[in-house]
Amino acid sequence: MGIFLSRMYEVLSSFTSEEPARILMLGLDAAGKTTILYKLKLDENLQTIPTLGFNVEQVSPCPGVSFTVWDIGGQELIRKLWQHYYQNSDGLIFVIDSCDAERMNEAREELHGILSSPAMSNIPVVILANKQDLSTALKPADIIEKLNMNSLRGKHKWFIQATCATSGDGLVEGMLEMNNLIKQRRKQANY
Ligand SMILES: Nc1nc2c(ncn2[C@@H]2O[C@H](COP(=O)(O)OP(=O)(O)OP(=O)(O)O)[C@@H](O)[C@H]2O)c(=O)[nH]1
Ligand SMILES: [Mg+2]
Repeated sequence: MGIFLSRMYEVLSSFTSEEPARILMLGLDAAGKTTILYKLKLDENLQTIPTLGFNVEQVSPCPGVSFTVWDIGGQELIRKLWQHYYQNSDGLIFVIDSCDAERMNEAREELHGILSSPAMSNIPVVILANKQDLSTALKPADIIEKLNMNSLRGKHKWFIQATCATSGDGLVEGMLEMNNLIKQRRKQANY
C-alpha cells in the first residue's frame, strides 16, 4: 500500500510541479530560428528580420510538453553574446540552413564551441536540418558528417531532425525528441 501511495504521489507530482524546460535555440544567422519559434508558438509564418537581441516564448508543441525557448540572434558579431544564455539550459536546439553548404564548417565550429563550455556539459542537442523544402538542401546524413556529430558520442545525447519551418514539417517531431532527451538526462541525474 505504501509503495502504491508513493507511486501515485510521483505520478501526480509529475503532472503538477514540473517547470517548463529551458531550451536554448542557436545557429548561424538566417538558419530559420525565429521562423521556427513563431511557427511553434502561433502556427504562423511571420516575416522575420535578423534578430539583434533575443526572443523568448513559452511553447507547447504537444500536450504535456512545455518549453521556454530562447532564440538568440546568430549574426557573427553578436555570437559572442550566446555564452551569457548558457547557464541553466536543459537542452540545445541548433538550427542549420541545410542549403548553406558553404557555411557548414562555420556552423560546425560554432556548435562544437558552444558544447565545449562547462555550462553546457552533457546538454542534450537536437539539430534541426532546416529548409528541407528547397531542392539544394543537404540531407540529415550529410549534415551529421559535416558537423562531425559522431565525435560527440559519449558526451552529449543528440538527434537530428529534418524540418521546414515555413510549413512546420518536422518541428513537433524535433521538439518531442528534445523532450525525450531531457527526460533521459534528468533520470540519469537522479540515480
Ligand atoms: N524556404 C525556406 N525558408 C525558410 C525556412 N525557414 C526560414 N526560412 C527563411 O529564412 C530567412 C531567415 O529566417 P529567420 O527565422 O529570420 O532566421 P534566424 O535564424 O532567426 O536569423 P538571425 O535572427 O539573423 O539569427 C527568412 O526569410 C525565412 O522566411 C524554411 O524552412 N524554408
Ligand atoms: Mg532570428
